Amino acid sequence: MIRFDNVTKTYLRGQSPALANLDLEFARGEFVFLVGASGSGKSTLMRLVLKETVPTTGTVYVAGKDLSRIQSWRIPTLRRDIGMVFQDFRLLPSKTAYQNIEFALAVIGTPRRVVRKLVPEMLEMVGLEDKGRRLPHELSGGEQQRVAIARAYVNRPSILLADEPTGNLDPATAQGILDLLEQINERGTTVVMATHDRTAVDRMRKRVVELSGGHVVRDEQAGTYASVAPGSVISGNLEDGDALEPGSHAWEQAPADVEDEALFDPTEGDLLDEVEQAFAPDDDDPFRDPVPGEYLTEEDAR
Ligand SMILES: Nc1ncnc2c1ncn2[C@@H]1O[C@H](COP(=O)(O)OP(=O)(O)OP(=O)(O)O)[C@@H](O)[C@H]1O
Repeated sequence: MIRFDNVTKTYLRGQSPALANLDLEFARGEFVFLVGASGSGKSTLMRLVLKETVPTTGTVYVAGKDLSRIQSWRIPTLRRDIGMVFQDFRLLPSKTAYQNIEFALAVIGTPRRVVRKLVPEMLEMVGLEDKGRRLPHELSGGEQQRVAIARAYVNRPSILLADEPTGNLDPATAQGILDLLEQINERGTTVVMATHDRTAVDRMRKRVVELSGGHVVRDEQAGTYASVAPGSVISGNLEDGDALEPGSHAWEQAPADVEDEALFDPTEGDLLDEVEQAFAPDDDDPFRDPVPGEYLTEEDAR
């Protein structure tokens, strides 16, 4: 699903690499924790998957595609199949919970009838069916993260990248978020989560990949947070020089396949047909050309 083939990423000349000679593979359907001290390269790894930054040397493959061979105008199409969740939620502040989720569907021209069906289903999945009308500031941190997860998942991405999604939450709330990510993973989405949350990693017993200085120093199935050096937990932000473009995140670009079972009630055959039609033509190819008019403006989406 995701493969790094001898990948080195050096942001600035003379600086030591953020990732060095990385050989790593995440299989379809895996749940992987990325751990490691601040600055060890976790966010860089995720940004490479989204093609928000490019390797200095080496090759990144997503769904069998060499990302270096994808032309820039096709990148939004790549990102449609990758959901992204952040520590700071990144909801649209002037839109309600419902509208934040709706937006991810509307930007790819999903029919209104389908949107009206899917958004309430998503709100229900994340346990916020009665809070769809709330603005982000009227929700708790945990609730905002649930909306962000619903938005990242509503288009059924093959991959969900979560960068410290529980970093701003108390342990009980964090647990709820992890349960949700596990549920999404059980429905077939590959989940890669960068975290400093020792409790979560130790409890969930998933694959653990530990980075140190841009190298993989540990890769364990059913691993623990264990060997991360005490005192290394500092939440970091991206530095200048390679800033993210506004509108470059997967959820802003909007998503993906809906052909497999998961969230959809198998009895809802007509709805599934309609969803599939909405994403036609040739939706099998995640890097297909955008269809004219495929991307609606935010105004259209209302
Ligand atoms: N845009 C950038 N320009 C220059 N250097 C950068 C940039 N982004 C990251 N780095 C450097 O690359 C290294 C890896 O950073 P990265 O953000 O991937 O680490 P991280 O493991 O995600 O850290 P944290 O846990 O604090 O989020 C660090 O030394 C960092 O300073």
